Amino acid sequence: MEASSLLSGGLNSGVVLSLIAVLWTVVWQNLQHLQLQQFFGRHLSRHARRLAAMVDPYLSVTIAEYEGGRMKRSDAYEEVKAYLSAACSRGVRHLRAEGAKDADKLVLSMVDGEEVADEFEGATVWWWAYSKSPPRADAAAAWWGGGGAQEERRFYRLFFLERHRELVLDTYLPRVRQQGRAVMVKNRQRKLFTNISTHQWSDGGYMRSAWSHVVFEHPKTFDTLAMDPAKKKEITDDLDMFKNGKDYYARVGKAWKRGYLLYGPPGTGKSAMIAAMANYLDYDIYDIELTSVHSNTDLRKLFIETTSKSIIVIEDIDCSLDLTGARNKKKAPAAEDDKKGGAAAAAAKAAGDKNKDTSSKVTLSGLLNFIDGLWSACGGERIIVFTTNHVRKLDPALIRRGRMDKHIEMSYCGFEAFKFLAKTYLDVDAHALFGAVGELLREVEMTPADVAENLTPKSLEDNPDTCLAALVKALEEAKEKKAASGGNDPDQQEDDEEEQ
Ligand SMILES: Nc1ncnc2c1ncn2[C@@H]1O[C@H](COP(=O)(O)OP(=O)(O)OP(=O)(O)O)[C@@H](O)[C@H]1O
Ligand SMILES: [Mg+2]
Repeated sequence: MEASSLLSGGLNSGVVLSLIAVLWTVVWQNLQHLQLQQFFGRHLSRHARRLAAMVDPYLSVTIAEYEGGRMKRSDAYEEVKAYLSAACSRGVRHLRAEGAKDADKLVLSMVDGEEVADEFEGATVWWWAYSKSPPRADAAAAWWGGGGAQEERRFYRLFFLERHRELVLDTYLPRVRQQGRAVMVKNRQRKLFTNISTHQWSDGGYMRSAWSHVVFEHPKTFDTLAMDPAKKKEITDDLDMFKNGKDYYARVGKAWKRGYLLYGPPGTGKSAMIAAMANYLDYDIYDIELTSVHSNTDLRKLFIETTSKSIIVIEDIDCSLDLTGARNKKKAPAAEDDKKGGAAAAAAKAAGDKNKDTSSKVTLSGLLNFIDGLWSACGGERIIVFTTNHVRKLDPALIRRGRMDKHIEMSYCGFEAFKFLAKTYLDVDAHALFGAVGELLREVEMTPADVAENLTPKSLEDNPDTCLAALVKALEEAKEKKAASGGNDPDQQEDDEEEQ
């Protein structure tokens, strides 16, 4: 009697709910243990979690792929994605796979709608991946504007019980980020990025990323780059100082970035040097094609989307930008362009107005701002490299120290560089023809690219003797050509005239 009255009246609703909670925890843990939750599928588990929330409310934290008005991809999102890659392979049914550093492996992540549980110091938390489509108006605009498919916005949402609030927010989440970063370093494939034409970005808050990329696999290293050993050492020392200079830059109050200007005739190894730098530092490369950047604002967006530990490259800067005009003179049309936005650009493109498309976009002042304005400090640990064949054409403002801190001249092949190439291409340290080559290299200018080409065996019968003989022949021909043109290098003469 007493017992029944206890049951009927004494048990209040709180106790009943607690009992349900305990029962639920036992059932859930067993389901997990038996991996049956996979069988029941994600819907059941989500409903079950909602049921549990009635007795012990759960909280959630959402981590979006893009933060800051979609200007920059969120580091936290990438770190969570990397952290979850290990958990995914255990408990998730539908996975997305990407290539990893190790050619045989894959980096896994959940497809949208999947959920995975994680344990931390006795607490269970759940990660849910989901995405949202861009609003219909934007999608339609992109469709009519020919902008192609819009990217969805992706999110991870973490659910946890209220009683684990402190544990999750103060300890678990920082741990997730830390471990995620470690996984990212392990799986990291270096990438070569190129900017997507600004015509393909859409307006509004749902833009595509401004960059597309491929895996960077250039074999050039400083070990295979022919140049004066002292000069090479100077450059590698400079790069070392930069890479390890975080404290130094903070102490002197400078943004952690360094500008290099590589100049010299075509074929002297400027692009090869950039590849060697990236391989030496283990950095990504962002190769900016300035002619497809519509305005200074777009240039800034591109810059903000670059990640730390990267080399930002603008090749042939003198061809990409009209640097001969005064800074202010160029400012007005660009500002106008900014206002007109994508529609004007699309119209210009449709009209096939090539001049407009290539010259009147980014201004020198925009570029200077990009290199050392306030925005240049975001992200840190970046190297900016400009290359040019005509250093004298560049505006001094662009290449002053602080913007382009180190100027490196890539010159014609000297005897030291030749010996290096002979060793690399033919595996010879000394040869009877070395003397003749040395003499000729003093008289005629030949780029390392041409020397390397002559030293490359062209058939199975070719050997060091034939390759060196071919080089001597090519050098003699160049010497005769030079003599015929009155001692002047015809190409150089053309350049000088053009510059004048
Ligand atoms: N110093 C060098 N050592 C080894 N190889 C070189 C060197 N310079 C050039 N080469 C080789 O010559 C070819 C052309 O070089 P690269 O593309 O780097 O020249 P560049 O200076 O960038 O020319 P451009 O001004 O036309 O862009 C590459 O295959 C490169 O490997
Ligand atoms: Mg080049």
